[in-house]
Amino acid sequence: MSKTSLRDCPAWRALETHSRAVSGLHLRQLFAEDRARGEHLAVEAAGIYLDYSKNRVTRETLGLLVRLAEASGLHDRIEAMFGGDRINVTEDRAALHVALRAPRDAVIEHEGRNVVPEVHGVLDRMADFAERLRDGRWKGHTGKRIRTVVNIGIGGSDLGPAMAYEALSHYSDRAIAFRFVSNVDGTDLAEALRDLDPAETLFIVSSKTFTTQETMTNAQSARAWLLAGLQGAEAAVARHFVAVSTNAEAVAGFGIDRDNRFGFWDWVGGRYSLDSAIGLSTMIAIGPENFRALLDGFRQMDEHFRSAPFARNLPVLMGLLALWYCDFLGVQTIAVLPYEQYLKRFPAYLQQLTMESNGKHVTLDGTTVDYDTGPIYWGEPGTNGQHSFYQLIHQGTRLVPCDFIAFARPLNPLGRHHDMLLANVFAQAEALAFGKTEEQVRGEGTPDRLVPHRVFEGNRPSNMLLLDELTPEALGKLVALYEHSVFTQGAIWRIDSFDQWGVELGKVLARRILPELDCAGEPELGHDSSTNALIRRYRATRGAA
Ligand SMILES: O=P(O)(O)OC[C@H]1O[C@H](O)[C@H](O)[C@@H](O)[C@@H]1O
Repeated sequence: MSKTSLRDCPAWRALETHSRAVSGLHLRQLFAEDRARGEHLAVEAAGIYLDYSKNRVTRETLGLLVRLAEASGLHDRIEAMFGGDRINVTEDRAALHVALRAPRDAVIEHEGRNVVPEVHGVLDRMADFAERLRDGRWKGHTGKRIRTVVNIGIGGSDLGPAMAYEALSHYSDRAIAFRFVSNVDGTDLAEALRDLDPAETLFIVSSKTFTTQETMTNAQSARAWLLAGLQGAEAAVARHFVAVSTNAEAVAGFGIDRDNRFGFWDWVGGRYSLDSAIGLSTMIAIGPENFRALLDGFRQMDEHFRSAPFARNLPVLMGLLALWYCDFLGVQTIAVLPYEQYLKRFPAYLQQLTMESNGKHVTLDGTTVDYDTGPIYWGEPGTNGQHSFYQLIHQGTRLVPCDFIAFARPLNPLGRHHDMLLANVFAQAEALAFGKTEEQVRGEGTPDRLVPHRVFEGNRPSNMLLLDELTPEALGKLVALYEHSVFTQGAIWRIDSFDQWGVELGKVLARRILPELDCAGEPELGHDSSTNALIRRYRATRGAA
């Protein structure tokens, strides 16, 4: 990797100059100059139609961005990822999640060994377990069928399963209910268990490391709840607890049968693990066949990402556009707005994927960056957001590029609901891009004093992702699309998109503070006066209750 700053790279400099030249351009003008812009700046691949014409770009911008990707060695970085190289340099690990969705006969080597047979070995065990649970062959300790599955996990061991369960609940036969517990706040577990019968409940303890404080605490409390409900029968644990983890020893230490552990590998990052055994709850909900369709969707996007020329490559284009706004147009945030109720947890899932991956301030060799990385991703499903925060996107002082996600066919056809939904998403993108001029507002007979308030300056960018229908396969494609968009951005920024050192310090300090909450003496001198005062106040208030 080159030692010179990315900002000194000719392609970056060219983009800087170019960004000044295009800063005065309006989407109205760009569309007027190219009557078919909406068709020219659109690409369809792997069943996803991406209309990126409503972005503040010209053909020159796109050419320069592609040049930047090429100059940044993106091709080689992609090959390094697919080749199992240790691209997660700070943890000295590969990031080989693409192997999780490889077909049975594929060969993907890690440290000289083909990992695909192992991946399918675990998938087959998951499928067998899921089927037994779904058809009632798997019984609880007292001989009853399992009616509720509770996934206990946090971060990547929660957000993926929780999002995928919601996203694909149309494909679940609903014979088994699902709950997801992540927060160490006791309310999360208490509310999840409130109306459950321990004899009919199965816990999946999902944790890559099996050391995460929140998950281990919730798992221990769940175990105590189960034993209390089943008259302390220790043997019940084997029928009511399974684990998904890379840490076989810790799983055994918890008392979970080794046959009930579904493993994965250190080359799967937490936020890239939804398609590993971490997806066990998803597989139980939708069945193994649908889960395999989900994996196939991922695989189709992987192949597209690896083989398509950058200028027609969905994840590369989306990554480059995000980078363009972030580094050249001063954008801080990107909104993800799915017009599909089943995707209501998708923005939350993407927050970890995007921000834990690219929220970094040093390059792979430890140099502090002198450009912006990782924009903030956030969002809510449409149309709800329209009646809430869209005001700021339309008329505020900040530029917020939007990713709209919509499906042509509804899963729950109901009167004209779907036409209305789609009319709204198309209208939002149109309104953001073209706005409403002062002249138009006046032409409507608006009183003078209200004219400025009713003007929409427009020129607010968006992508439109249009898919046929929300199927397991489509979800796999969408997730992989964002995974590779994040990868594209990280590769150009030269950062490690696969580590997450930023979460460590808080964990360490919490471990130090926890015992201090219980002692009577002064809090440790090592804290600052604010932390000490908070500890004292907490002790006093808690004690007074
Ligand atoms: O799966 P686990 O080992 O329990 O980790 C759960 C989560 O916690 C960590 O602190 C990381 O921030 C996440 O990337 C990870 O997904």
